Amino acid sequence: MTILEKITAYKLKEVAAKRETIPTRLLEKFPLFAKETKSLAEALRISTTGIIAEHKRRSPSKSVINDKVLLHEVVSGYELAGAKGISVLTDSNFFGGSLDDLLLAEKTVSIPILRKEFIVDPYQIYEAKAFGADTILLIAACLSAEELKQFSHLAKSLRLDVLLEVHNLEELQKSLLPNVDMIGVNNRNLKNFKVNIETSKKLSAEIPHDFVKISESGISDVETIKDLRTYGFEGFLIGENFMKTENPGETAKAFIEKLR
Ligand SMILES: O=P(O)(O)OC[C@@H](O)[C@@H](O)c1c[nH]c2ccccc12
Repeated sequence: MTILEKITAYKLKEVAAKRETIPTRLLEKFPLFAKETKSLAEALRISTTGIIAEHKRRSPSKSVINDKVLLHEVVSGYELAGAKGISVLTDSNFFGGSLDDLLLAEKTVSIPILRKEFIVDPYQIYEAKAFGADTILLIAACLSAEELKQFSHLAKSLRLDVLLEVHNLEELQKSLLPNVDMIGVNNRNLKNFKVNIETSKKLSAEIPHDFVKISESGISDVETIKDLRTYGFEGFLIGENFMKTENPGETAKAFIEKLR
């Protein structure tokens, strides 16, 4: 079983249990459900830097990245640094995150927030909205073409932006859907965790211009970003490179300054 299969199986069970505690119709009554969302895609289109900074305590590939810093300090630091969006891991079992992290991030910053989660059920899209997300992630490797279509449609009907993550051409081909705002190329292979920036470059030409192109994972220097821009990328998702330092906000600030 690959790690991705393990995570999806776990998620399906997790969702079934959660639905028992808080049914969807209750999620719809959460105050944040009525919040006006902010578009990450729009923010990236008009940005000259395009950094989406991620809060990530740990990961299956690297175990602990940073469990000492406080979420509100990290995300407010990111916002001050000039990030155009914040990504918050909400999975607890593999990444040490939670929906409380999402809530707290929503309270702390005013830039768009991405719920970083392995979405396998529409319930998690309602949950994202109820806990303050502006954007959701859909991972092509976890979902069928039909699910991608249904889930992206649901997200848009809730006024959430959709970032669809792909890792190869086959996944990309099933992802070019009308309700998708952004296509993210994950440079990390979720099956073996190997990172290769060439993945973004190779797939870039196959992504139509109406999608905002985002390069995800393994980005640790500004030169890489300058290079990726020539391939049409407008968004860059960075986690570990910031989170592994003592002060992720300060690290992001120095990084973004070099991009201006
Ligand atoms: O920490 P990195 O290498 O900068 O990567 C960030 C982000 O791209 C990565 O966390 C990620 C990309 N896709 C995901 C899907 C689920 C969980 C995590 C991810």
